[in-house]
Amino acid sequence: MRYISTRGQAPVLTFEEAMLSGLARDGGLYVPETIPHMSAAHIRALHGLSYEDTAFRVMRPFVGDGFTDEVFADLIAKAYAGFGHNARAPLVQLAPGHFLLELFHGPTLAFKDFAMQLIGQLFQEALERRGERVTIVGATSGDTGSAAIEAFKGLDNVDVFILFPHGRVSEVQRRQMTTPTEANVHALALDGDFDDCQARLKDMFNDFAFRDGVRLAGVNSINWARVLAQVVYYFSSAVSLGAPDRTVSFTVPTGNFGDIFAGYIAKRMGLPIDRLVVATNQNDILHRCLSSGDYRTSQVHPSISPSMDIQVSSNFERALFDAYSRDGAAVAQLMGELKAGGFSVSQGAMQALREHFDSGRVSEEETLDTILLAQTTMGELLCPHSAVGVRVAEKQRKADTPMITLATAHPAKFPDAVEKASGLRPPLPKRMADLYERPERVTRVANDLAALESLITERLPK
Ligand SMILES: Cc1ncc(COP(=O)(O)O)c(C=O)c1O
Ligand SMILES: N[C@@H](CCOP(=O)(O)O)C(=O)O
Repeated sequence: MRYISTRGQAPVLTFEEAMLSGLARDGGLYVPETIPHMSAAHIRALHGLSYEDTAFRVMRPFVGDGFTDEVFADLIAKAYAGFGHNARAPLVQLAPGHFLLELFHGPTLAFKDFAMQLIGQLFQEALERRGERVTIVGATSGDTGSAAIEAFKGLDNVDVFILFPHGRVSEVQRRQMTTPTEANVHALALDGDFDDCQARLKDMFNDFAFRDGVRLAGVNSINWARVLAQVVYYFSSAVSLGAPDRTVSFTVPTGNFGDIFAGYIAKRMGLPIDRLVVATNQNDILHRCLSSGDYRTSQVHPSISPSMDIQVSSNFERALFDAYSRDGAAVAQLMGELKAGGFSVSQGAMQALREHFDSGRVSEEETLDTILLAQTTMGELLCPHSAVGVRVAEKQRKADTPMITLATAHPAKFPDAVEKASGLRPPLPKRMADLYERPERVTRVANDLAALESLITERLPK
């Protein structure tokens, strides 16, 4: 399996090379050259398998020879051993025809653990075999950072620097990033929003002297391995509702478009998915684009679902690449226009996107109402991001197709918003009960590329 860049000008890589590289050297994102197909019989054969066995079968064709079957299966087993639910991604019924896929039973209580725990294992194995060391820099609106720190803390061959927007993550999210004591972990609070954090990260990848000097690696959904690991739960949940003999739809609380893009890959592989519904908060660039064809950035407005406070949605580039018939030059031109504020998607490309994606936007008030309603009438305490998903799903689902909404984080990560909505303050799990007492270690940083690069270089072991 070979990986190509969405901008068409970067070297073609293997899975392992693409995983260790992060952003392609032409500024694009790596995608598989072809999408492996799973026949109906193969999908049917997933019935009754463990999450780990399903993960192996779904991901194996993408991974190539870098990892043997035995090693890959062992790394998957290690990745999910620490999850707090035997099913890993349990499905609960909210209402007739509406199901919630709980993706928050991993160590940091958000869906990011599904991919991050696995790529922590894959990085470790690949780096030890190669005798290499990397510097991971991540940008986070709250959940990717804590998941990355949890997966990479204390490893000998990795240093982890996480950029998060100062004052714009929940207290639990911040403490998850600032309280680990391992020397290879560096939490950096940037004066700006998540888009600034992600832009500086991409700038670092595009500064080849810095990139090669520190051996930069990325674990945001820039990294194809992140997207791949998230494809698995689309299969496990759809199969448990009867796929391939029953078609399902998904609603996905969306910010950087990584999670829903994983659903699109599952569909391209042959999973019978009818609609993939993008659910956004008031930072609604994706909903505006899917409604009007105009992808135009605007100011980020802080919300009670802060992990989705994003206006430059990185993985949308991967969807555009397919919508523009894999024309890298066309995508490079659109991304150039984005630097100047935005672009219009062509009619043909809009038609291609609308074949798969619908969208909806949820206000702050509607998010709070939905948390209360789901708690009182459905018996489920939702985090604000999951509430955005449930609200959109309730509006858009059809009677004849089951809808699965992704519950992307545990309500205890956002206790203030959940309490405001429902009067209930969800407690943290016992293993995290002393989170508020642990000392914090964080460096405040300016939104300045040169200063960030110097800080990272100075902090690396000599
Ligand atoms: C809790 C939560 N929900 C939803 C999202 C949006 O996911 P994506 O960025 O993959 O669209 C994020 C951030 O990624 C998140 O942390
Ligand atoms: N919501 C994310 C933003 C980064 O997304 P990623 O999937 O590209 O890592 C977060 O919680 O950090």
